[in-house]
Amino acid sequence: MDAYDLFKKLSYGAKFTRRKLDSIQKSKQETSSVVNVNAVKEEVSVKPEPSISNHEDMKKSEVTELTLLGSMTTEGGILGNKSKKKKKKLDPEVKAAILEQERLTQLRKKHRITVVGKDVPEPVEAFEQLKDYGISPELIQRLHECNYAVPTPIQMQAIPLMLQGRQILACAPTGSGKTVAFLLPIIHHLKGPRRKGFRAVIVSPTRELAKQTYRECLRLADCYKLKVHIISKVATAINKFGPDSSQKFDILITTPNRLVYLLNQDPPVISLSNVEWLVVDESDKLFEAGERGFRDQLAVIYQACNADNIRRAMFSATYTPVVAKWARKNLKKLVSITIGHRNAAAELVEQELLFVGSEQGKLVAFRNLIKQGLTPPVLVFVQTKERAKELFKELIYDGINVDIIHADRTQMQRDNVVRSFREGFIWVLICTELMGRGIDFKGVNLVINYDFPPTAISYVHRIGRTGRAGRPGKAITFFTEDDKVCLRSIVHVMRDSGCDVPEYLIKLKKSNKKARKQFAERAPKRDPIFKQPNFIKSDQFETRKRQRKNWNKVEVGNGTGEPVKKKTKQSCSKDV
Ligand SMILES: Nc1ncnc2c1ncn2[C@@H]1O[C@H](COP(=O)(O)OP(=O)(O)OP(=O)(O)O)[C@@H](O)[C@H]1O
Repeated sequence: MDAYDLFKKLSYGAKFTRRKLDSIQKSKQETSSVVNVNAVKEEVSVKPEPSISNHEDMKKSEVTELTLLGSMTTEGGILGNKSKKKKKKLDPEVKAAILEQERLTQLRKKHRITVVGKDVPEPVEAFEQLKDYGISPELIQRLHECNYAVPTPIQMQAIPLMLQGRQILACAPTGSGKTVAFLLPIIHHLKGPRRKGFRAVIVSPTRELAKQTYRECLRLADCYKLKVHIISKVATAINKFGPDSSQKFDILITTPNRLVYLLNQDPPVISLSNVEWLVVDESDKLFEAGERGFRDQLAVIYQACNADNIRRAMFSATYTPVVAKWARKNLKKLVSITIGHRNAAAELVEQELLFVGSEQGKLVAFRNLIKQGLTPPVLVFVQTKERAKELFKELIYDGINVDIIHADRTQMQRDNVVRSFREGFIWVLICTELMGRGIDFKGVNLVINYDFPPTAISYVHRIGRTGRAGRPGKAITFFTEDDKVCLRSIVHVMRDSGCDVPEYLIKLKKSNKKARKQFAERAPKRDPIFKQPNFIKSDQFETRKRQRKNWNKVEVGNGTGEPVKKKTKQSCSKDV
């Protein structure tokens, strides 16, 4: 027995700090070198004992092995090499289960799918695999006719889960195909018309998004002859529905305000008691409380969907703890799905921050971009409808096809603007937060955040209007001193999505929580978009002012030719 062995025996059970371990290790090395020297001298081969740290490593690897094998236990615990030799051969069934689990883990890793929940089915890599869930060949054919060749990652995992009737909370990047992910299982589930009244409800935060989902639903549900309805005017809905006439519909797509208005009539003009699936699209937005959110309305809708077999699914590109907490508490056997990193910007969007100095600097920067050559279609975000109108009045002189969309415009005007933009008649569309979420304009090349987004979440959604369905896009965000409160969080989103951000921006100090909250809730007061600069002579300025005044008299955003109507009291739209 050498000095080291003696020390080990004497110190059995004692705990050592790192420094002590190092010194023991050192002394052990010294001792073993003595042993080795002696061994060489005696020409006896001595197998070196594992060092303390090696022993620790070994322990660790065995623990890891135990964890990976899950419920399996090894006889005798951690016993080193001897026990390894004795270890029983794995039962072929257990071995197959382990290999299968490993395969699924690799598959999810490949598609950046993270799931939390029990008994989660395998992601499907081809729509044809959905036949195993009873999806009809016609529906699969329909998907192919819509040019959906293979499922996107969120579709791979969410569709089989919903087909099994599981409640889900899904978070997947903007433009990654969430709409099909919830429409397809619902359409399959409802099979065909039943005349039982609404059996599925999809709630969206804006009319534009509801309309878009409605169109997509019509496209897919066509082969099952399901009756899909969207509430566009509450007044007509009151006459149209009545408890009897709403029987003929199967799927309802709506904004929360409209639906709540109908539910709150005495007696209610719509019944949701047969609803089997409730989908909340842009769930984090609908869960927001206060003036801009819909939490209260959502509560009314939940209460109205009172069937025993009701199932709920929540989808968004962004995740907030409020929604997750609610879902965990209220949804039985919930499965959470996340694709990629939570709250990350879409990968195919090239992002740029541009310091423009002042409000006037924004207009100069915008005109510079036009000079350099903008490739339409372009979406320009401003913080209020007043500023949208102001910017519009400036840009109509610049010889580009520009229009605006905001909550003050009539539904018809809004529809016409959206259609004209989709068809390429409008090159630059000025919009408010109203268009920030969910809207799928194919091929938007550039998003300009003329006014800084109120939160990082809003930033992710706004710039997600480009870089959709595998196409690349670009986003430029103007900023001034007034925006420094929220700058840091957006810089971090950019950095996390791999964009080059100057070091000084990354090192920005965190602004205080109250200031951030205030910035998020109330847009900062800004100078007017156009102010007479010193270098413009006052007579020129007066001419411009007169021109702008005339535009006020004509029609703001005359892309549609429709007069602007005052909002009726009955209208349920939100002012954005
Ligand atoms: N499997 C698919 N293959 C190809 N394109 C698809 C597929 N699924 C959906 N798309 C297309 O991808 C685009 C974006 O889909 P969708 O609007 O559902 O995105 P999203 O994830 O809901 O985005 P957002 O978070 O912005 O609302 C749409 O144009 C849609 O037609």
